[in-house]
Amino acid sequence: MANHITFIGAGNMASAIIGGLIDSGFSPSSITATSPDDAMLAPVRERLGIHTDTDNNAAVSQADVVVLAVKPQIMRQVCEAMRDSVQRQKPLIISIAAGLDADTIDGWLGGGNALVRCMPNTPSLVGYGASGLFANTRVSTEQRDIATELMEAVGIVEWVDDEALLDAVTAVSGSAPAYFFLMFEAMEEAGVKMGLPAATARRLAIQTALGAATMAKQSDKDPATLKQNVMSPGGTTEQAIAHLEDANLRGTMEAAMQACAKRAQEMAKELSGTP
Ligand SMILES: NC(=O)C1=CN([C@@H]2O[C@H](COP(=O)(O)OP(=O)(O)OC[C@H]3O[C@@H](n4cnc5c(N)ncnc54)[C@H](OP(=O)(O)O)[C@@H]3O)[C@@H](O)[C@H]2O)C=CC1
Ligand SMILES: O=C(O)[C@@H]1CCC=N1
Repeated sequence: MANHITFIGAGNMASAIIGGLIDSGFSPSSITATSPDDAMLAPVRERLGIHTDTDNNAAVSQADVVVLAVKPQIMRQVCEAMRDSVQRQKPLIISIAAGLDADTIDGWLGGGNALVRCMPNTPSLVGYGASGLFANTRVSTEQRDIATELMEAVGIVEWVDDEALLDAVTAVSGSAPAYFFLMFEAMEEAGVKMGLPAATARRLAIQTALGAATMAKQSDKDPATLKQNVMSPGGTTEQAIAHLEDANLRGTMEAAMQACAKRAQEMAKELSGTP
């Protein structure tokens, strides 16, 4: 495992991973998170007991793993400002930014870096993360194991050999918690229209999703069979499913996920300066 991990950026995704790491037994004293604004860091420091720093270069100089967790739009400026300390320290770099490819980030950091691209998701906070990982050719077997161990501490890990597939991972898991939260909103709103108190509808919808996900994960039956098992012939569920199929839920999901992946590709072009 890594001796010291520095997170550059302490926002939503970094906090989720850090929280999950600590819950899984990783020592807070081995983690540093940075932000230019100490007021942003104070709650993370107090809640999680980790080190914090407003100076990215100082934080890099103590780390054997550096997780880049700033918005893609400021990644270039952040990386270029850390270039010298990264070149001196040569840590394993793990970028969680959507879109930005490994070579681009490596170039901003001066080149020659062992770099893993990771697409995590926010359920990492509660140990149910799902991360896709890609390693550049400089990543050693030991560093690959470190990246796996780190992200497995907060959920499941799938490695991809083709970097372009990380855009599909973004569509399937990185952005996907939001799809389910939207579904919860919609089910709560519909439940309320049908007379249920909002809190009751929300609780039932969320527990049902948890139950369905747990069943799908544990069962040897595929999702289509599990769905069929709920659909009594001539009963209620087949009416609901017929509506969803008629409304082209599958096509809508595919279009949404294609739009997600396409945006990752656009961001890569816009931010790397590739025409
Ligand atoms: N949110 C998600 O579900 C997922 C996000 N990602 C990726 O994670 C990355 C972070 O996203 P997210 O956590 O949502 O974004 P946030 O805006 O929540 O976090 C980014 C953090 O970086 C801080 N920051 C800004 N400038 C610097 C700097 N110079 N040095 C250090 N920190 C700085 C920001 O501080 P301040 O607010 O003070 O500007 C902010 O706290 C993105 O690249 C995104 O693509 C990947 C998968 C899922
Ligand atoms: O919406 C975004 O761009 C980030 C990346 C994946 C999830 N959130």
